[in-house]
Amino acid sequence: MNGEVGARVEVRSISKIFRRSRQVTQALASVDLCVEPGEFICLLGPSGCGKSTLLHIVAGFIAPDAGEVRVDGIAKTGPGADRCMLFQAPTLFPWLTTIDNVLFGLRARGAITSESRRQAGELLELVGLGSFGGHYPHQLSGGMRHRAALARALINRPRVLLMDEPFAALDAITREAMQNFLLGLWGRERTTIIFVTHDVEEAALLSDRVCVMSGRPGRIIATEEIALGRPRDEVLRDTAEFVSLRRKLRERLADA
Ligand SMILES: Nc1ncnc2c1ncn2[C@@H]1O[C@H](COP(=O)(O)OP(=O)(O)OP(=O)(O)O)[C@@H](O)[C@H]1O
Repeated sequence: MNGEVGARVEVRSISKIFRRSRQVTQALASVDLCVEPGEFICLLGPSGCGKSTLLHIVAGFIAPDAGEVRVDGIAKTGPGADRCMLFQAPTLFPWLTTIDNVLFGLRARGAITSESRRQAGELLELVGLGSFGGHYPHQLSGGMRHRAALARALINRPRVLLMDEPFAALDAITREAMQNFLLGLWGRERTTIIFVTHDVEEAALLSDRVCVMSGRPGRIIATEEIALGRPRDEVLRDTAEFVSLRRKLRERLADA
């Protein structure tokens, strides 16, 4: 779709402290991370270790207290269409049809062209919702809503996708279908993906590299290259290699 591979993302010495009245929470302490163009990495860590905070900082939604984020070498201090974030709950506007949800960002930025509707239709085809453009979100299943949210993100032609436990609320079958769908899409587009998950198996199944974060304040304490071939299907999950990798990641997480 966009002809470009994903961007390089560098996180340099990022620290973040939240202050609410007298309560001070150090969420992140000097986090360093470099994600190569087109790489798929997972951030794995205990609850509350700052994974979402880190993703929000990369997205430019919140500012760090120290450190910086660079995308293709350019320092970023706010949100931009080069980075797109997807959340656990797909945030579609209930009063807009699926295609108008997809077009929302372009419309809001005044970037609609005569081509936009066709482009949105193509994206809906890509995510398997070609005949659902006129449906409203409540007329879609959970997985379909996720795919619609993905199409809405992709219309901005992001070079980096930031995914915050996007499939955690889905049932096992829909979740697996969405994981396969995402891998297929990533295989074609080679967008850089930073994916937050609690789930060791999901991390091993999806990513090129898993970065394990410590408990709060979060920092990256281990990096595991996932040297498994692709596609990673049902058969792979039962191999000794996969089982041992899963065990290793569990141990790393337990140490966190
Ligand atoms: N806006 C905020 N104001 C105050 N504290 C915050 C804010 N956002 C996050 N925190 C705190 O920062 C810490 C890290 O939160 P964060 O949501 O990044 O963790 P997480 O690893 O994504 O957690 P989980 O896996 O449970 O979703 C937590 O202690 C949280 O309470």
